[in-house]
Amino acid sequence: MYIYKSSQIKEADKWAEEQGMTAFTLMELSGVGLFNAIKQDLDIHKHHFTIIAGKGNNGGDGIVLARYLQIAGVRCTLFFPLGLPVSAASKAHFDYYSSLGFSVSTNLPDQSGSILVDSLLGIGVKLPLRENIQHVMDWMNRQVAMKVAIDLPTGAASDDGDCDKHAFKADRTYSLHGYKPSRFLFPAASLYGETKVVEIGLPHTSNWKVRSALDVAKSLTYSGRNTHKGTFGHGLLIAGTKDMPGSAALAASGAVSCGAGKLTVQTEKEAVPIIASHVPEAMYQINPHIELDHSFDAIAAGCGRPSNDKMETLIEELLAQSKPVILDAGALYPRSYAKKKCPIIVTPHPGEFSRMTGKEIVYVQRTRLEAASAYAVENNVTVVLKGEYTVTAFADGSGYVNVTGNDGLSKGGSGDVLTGLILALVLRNKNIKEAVADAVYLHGYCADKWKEAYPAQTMRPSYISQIIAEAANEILKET
Ligand SMILES: NC(=O)C1=CN([C@@H]2O[C@H](COP(=O)(O)OP(=O)(O)OC[C@H]3O[C@@H](n4cnc5c(N)ncnc54)[C@H](O)[C@@H]3O)[C@@H](O)[C@H]2O)[C@H](O)CC1
Ligand SMILES: [K+]
Repeated sequence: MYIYKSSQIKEADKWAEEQGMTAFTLMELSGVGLFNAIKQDLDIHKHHFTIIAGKGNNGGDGIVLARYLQIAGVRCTLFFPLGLPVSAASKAHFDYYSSLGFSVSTNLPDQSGSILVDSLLGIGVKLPLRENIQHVMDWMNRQVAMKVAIDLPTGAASDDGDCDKHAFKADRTYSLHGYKPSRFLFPAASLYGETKVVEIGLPHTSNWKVRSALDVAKSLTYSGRNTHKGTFGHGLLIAGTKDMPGSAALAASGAVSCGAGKLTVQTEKEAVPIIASHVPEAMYQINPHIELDHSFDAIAAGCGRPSNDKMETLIEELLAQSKPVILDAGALYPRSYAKKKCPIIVTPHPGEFSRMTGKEIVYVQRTRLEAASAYAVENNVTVVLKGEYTVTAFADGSGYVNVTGNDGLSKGGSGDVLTGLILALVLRNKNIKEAVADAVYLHGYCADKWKEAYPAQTMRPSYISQIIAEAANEILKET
């Protein structure tokens, strides 16, 4: 499923219009798409729909939906509390609706029918909401009804996580043509409820997508014949100290459980027996340097490591060699990647990303897609910005939003395991973009498997590696 900013939707509409697909027709397709999606999800004849429409095109979608409901014999009333439509396409649909003898009102009813549809504002919203809309939203939020938003909940921004405090709190949202970025950005994301995308017949042009099980299955099925441990790559993990051996153990377990052919852990001497007791598959290296002619196929660095001069020296050596490098935790610091010779993947949480970019955490969180993408393009790296709806942004401007995972992952050590998973999949898959996005998906999916059976807070990062096998099976079954 694709993700579109408001400017991209406007461009798509403009392009369609130039090809002869009028705004009136697109509105018709939106309305009929909404009707079919709602009919599939709900027993519409058991309900009474109250549709609250605005003066723009989002309101127009509500008018078309109302017409299809009326024609199907479903109880439906249409209200324009802000006044009658002003946009040309909406006006034309309003006239057609009225010509069929269906009535409308400009006053709000005493109470809503069992389904309340928010068709007030869509991607044309400018925050904050005007006072007259705030009153309407307060009335809508007070109603006892199933609350359905068209395109996006009124009062949520489209492209960032901003929202008005009177915004509509939807139980479900039907987004047209694609998700809007705010679906994945807080606080706006919490207004959407369950969200479905309604296709309206426009071709897809966005290079931002939600990663799906279908995409990930490809990575999981690759095996081959006549293979040996070298086939699936030799990874180097630079992680852990004598005080923090656990991070290295978690990352190393993640890597070997996810298919790394061979793994060497570069760590402090005292940490070796502790890590080895958890990961007997790994080999160890104490010398804290990387030779230019090393034999590793990919390198991950930083888990359980402080960011200090020793780390910076190592990173300089890493940037001079040519194999893919994954930088996490102690390896994440503001630096230029301009002179690098290798593919780089950085995996910051919002605090680390704020440290790397000098941007406030609040800003980073509200603009995660944009902020990660800008950094990825500027520095020619892949960014995995962790958190709910992890964002993976690539140097070519494309990216993925991840929808697996839950609060069970909000624990020290989860990120270390993710680094191990990314290392393993980068070793196995020549396509680094796929490898990184799949590791993020799988990591979250394991947590979701745990939460299906047990309370999320009982999840431990170390369990992820144990769940991978079952999670991989489930993903393959889903596709
Ligand atoms: N390709 C598609 O996905 C299509 C989607 N459609 C729908 O069209 C809307 C966008 O329509 P637009 O007319 O551009 O904007 P809105 O309906 O969101 O509203 C604009 C309207 O609202 C006023 N306004 C904005 N902010 C505020 C505010 N804070 N307070 C008060 N009033 C405000 C603004 O001045 C305008 O008058 C999209 O979301 C879909 O639902 C098309 O139907 C088909 C193609
Ligand atoms: K809306």
